[in-house]
Amino acid sequence: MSDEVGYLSAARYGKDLVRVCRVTRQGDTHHVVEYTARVLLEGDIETSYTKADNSVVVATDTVKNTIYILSKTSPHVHNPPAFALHIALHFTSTYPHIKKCYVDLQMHKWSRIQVAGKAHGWAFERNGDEKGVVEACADSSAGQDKTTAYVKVGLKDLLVLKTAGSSFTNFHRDQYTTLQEVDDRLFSTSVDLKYDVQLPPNVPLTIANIGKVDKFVDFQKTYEKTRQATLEVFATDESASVQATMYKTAQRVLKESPAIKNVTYAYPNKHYIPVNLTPFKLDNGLGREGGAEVFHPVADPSGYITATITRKDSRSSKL
Ligand SMILES: O=c1[nH]c(=O)c2[nH]c(=O)[nH]c2[nH]1
Repeated sequence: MSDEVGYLSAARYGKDLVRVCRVTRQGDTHHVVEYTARVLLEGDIETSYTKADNSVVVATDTVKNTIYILSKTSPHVHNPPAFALHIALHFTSTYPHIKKCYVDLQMHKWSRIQVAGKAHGWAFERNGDEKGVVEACADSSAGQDKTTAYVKVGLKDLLVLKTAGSSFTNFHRDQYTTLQEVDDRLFSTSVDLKYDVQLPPNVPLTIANIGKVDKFVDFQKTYEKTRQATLEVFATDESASVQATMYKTAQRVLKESPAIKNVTYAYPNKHYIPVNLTPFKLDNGLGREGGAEVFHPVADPSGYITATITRKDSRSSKL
């Protein structure tokens, strides 16, 4: 009789924080992409936990090597969602007992340095903390030929600030409320967004078909349009609240990109508090049209506003 009192109800393993930078050279024009990757595997791996049976373990070191190898050999390495899908499908198609592969990529931005107004061919700068993010999963549990997948794409740590066009009034008031209404405030957040991509329904999910998947979705264009729409609505909306601006942003994103099924935003409300300068006989414009000029940026606490906005009817899209 076993004296075990617990059973293995979930198990997933792999390599995290694999950093890789890939350079592609076309004459004097070089392309660079830098990833931090996490790749986790699921499947018939139970005995590695319960019976110390390592024969079912694709070593995490092998997982790491594979990320380097695919960074060299994959035609999709410069297209993060397609590359993530390639990694995921590699593991589910190479190892019959590996049924699911979860890939998380963070992309660190390298932009070309402008020299005398011209983009340099092989010199780059890191501009800001912004990172692209991709989450992909391939699932061959129902059989290799019935492999399914999902791909989520987004960005995080994109800091934005506007100095007009933001108010916050008419909120609920009770005995716990001290916040004053403001019809003019600073609005700053760190954009965190992720959207679920609609993959083509009739294309079998194989490594050979990743090009077709990309043609259907257009990962790069969808990403650029979503990033631009997010920035434009942030800049131009007469914001009644973070919530209302977020919702408007998502409506535009879903309108512009039929391949997006839903989009999730998380906006920390990075508060900027006007400083009271009246003790120093200085007018900080408190309550005046046009607003204050000196603020105290508050690191914490911050508001934290999230929402997922889902397409009502996928039939209304091109899909
Ligand atoms: O846009 C905002 N939404 C809130 O929910 C909130 N709460 C708060 O104190 N300030 C703000 N601002």
